Amino acid sequence: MSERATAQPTATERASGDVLAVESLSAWYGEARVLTDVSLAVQPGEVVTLVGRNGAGKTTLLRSIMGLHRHVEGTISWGGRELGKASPDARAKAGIGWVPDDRGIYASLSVAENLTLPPVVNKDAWTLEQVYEQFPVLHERRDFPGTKLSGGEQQMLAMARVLRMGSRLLLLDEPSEGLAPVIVQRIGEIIRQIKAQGVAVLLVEQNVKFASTVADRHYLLAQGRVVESLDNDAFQSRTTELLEYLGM
Ligand SMILES: Nc1ncnc2c1ncn2[C@@H]1O[C@H](COP(=O)(O)OP(=O)(O)OP(=O)(O)O)[C@@H](O)[C@H]1O
Repeated sequence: MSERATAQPTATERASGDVLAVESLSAWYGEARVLTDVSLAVQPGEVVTLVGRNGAGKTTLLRSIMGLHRHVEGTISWGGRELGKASPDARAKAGIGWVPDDRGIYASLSVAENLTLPPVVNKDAWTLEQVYEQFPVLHERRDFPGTKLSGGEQQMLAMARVLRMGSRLLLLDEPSEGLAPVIVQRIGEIIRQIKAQGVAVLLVEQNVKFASTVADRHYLLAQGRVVESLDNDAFQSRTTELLEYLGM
């Protein structure tokens, strides 16, 4: 898709919906294989988590979907198009939003600049007014530099930025990490709201209690492989057993 990555989707591609499909994905760092034959799908309006202990390959999987990790085999398609060698920028323009675990805020830019710098890629994108309405704290701090924000504010800014771009798939890497319970609760509300708007969310989360309050389905990852895929009800009824199995 590389040369068409920024073009508007065709009617056929629209009909296939904003579905993420990963098929038989393997990934390496040098000679070391860290993902093996991973297949998964995320539908529009679905929140799906990747659960696994440290080093299981969750971040590498998100980075591969975003095109940030290139040493891969297998296919990743989005909205009916295979992403192939499309650059991270082309993937962002195609509607994939990356919220890294370090939040990726431009420290020297203000909150407002962080929000408005990336291009709007979708006509359904949140307007700046909508962002400020949903995240009043970002409005209050709109002239503050990124460095002056708390962890929770940075997380909200990172999420708000991709919503303002109009991303239709959010790749969230540990959004609750290091945040106070009240902020985690707010992040959960935002995820549910995003879901209600038909956006797909692929969520890496160590906080499984939080994950099970927002997710529809889960993929369990161990040593780079999907070892089980289950819906949230099944996950909740077997959480202790599953976490023990994963060594978490
Ligand atoms: N830049 C790198 N170079 C070499 N190996 C790496 C690199 N980044 C990650 N790895 C290895 O790849 C494997 C998967 O790492 P990854 O970060 O994807 O796991 P994870 O499940 O996200 O864990 P964590 O929650 O600790 O980030 C681990 O064995 C890790 O040591």
